[in-house]
This record gives sequence, C-alpha cells and structure tokens, in this order.
Amino acid sequence: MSYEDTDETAAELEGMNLDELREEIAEIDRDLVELIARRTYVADTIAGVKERRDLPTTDETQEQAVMDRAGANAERFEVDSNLVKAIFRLLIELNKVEQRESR
Ligand SMILES: C=C(O[C@@H]1C=C(C(=O)O)C=C[C@H]1O)C(=O)O
Repeated sequence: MSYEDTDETAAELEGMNLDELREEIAEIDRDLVELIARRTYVADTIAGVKERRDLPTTDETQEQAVMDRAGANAERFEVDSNLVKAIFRLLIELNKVEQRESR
C-alpha cells in the first residue's frame, strides 16, 4: 500500500497551493517531533525499570526487533527501508545517550 493510493489525501493535496502544502509539511514536522518526545519519554520510563532490576541500558535483541519492525513498516508504506532504518538507528542512539546520562 503506497500512501499515494489513499484517495482522500491525494484529492486534498491536489487542490492546495505551495503555501498550503508547506503548512501541511509544518504540521507533520510538529507531529514527528511530538512522537519523538513521546518515544523518548517511554524509553526513559523503561530506563527506570531497567535500573531498578539492575539490567543493562542496551538490549540488542530489542534493538533488532525495533529495526526489523521499522523495515517492515517502511515496506508496507513503500518508503525506502534503509532510510527509515537509519532514522530508527538515530532514535535508538538518542535514547541510549539519555539513559546513560540519567544513571
Ligand atoms: C528503550 C529501550 O532501551 C534501549 C533503546 C531502545 C529503543 O530506543 O528502541 C531499544 C533497546 C535498548 O537498547 C528498551 O530496552 O526497550
């Protein structure tokens, strides 16, 4: 399923001018940052659980599961899987830096 196949979105975007399309991008960018903040917040909570259980910050099995899921979701929405995985690698690193700093 490509995002272009979503009738509603295609029709709505077709009727927009440059400024409106850029406002759409701005809104998506805000949402992305909000989702990153939310993901970081949950990861911080996980860090607390790990600390109490005396578990290490890094969990490579979990990281692999996250990366596999990112690749599968990229394929589902027909976006470049390597690019999406690179973004997730950065998100994971961001969390690990934060987790180490808070220990
Ligand atoms: C958030 C966690 O801690 C780390 C960060 C991960 C992530 O950002 O997805 C995954 C595994 C861990 O290395 C976790 O263990 O789930």
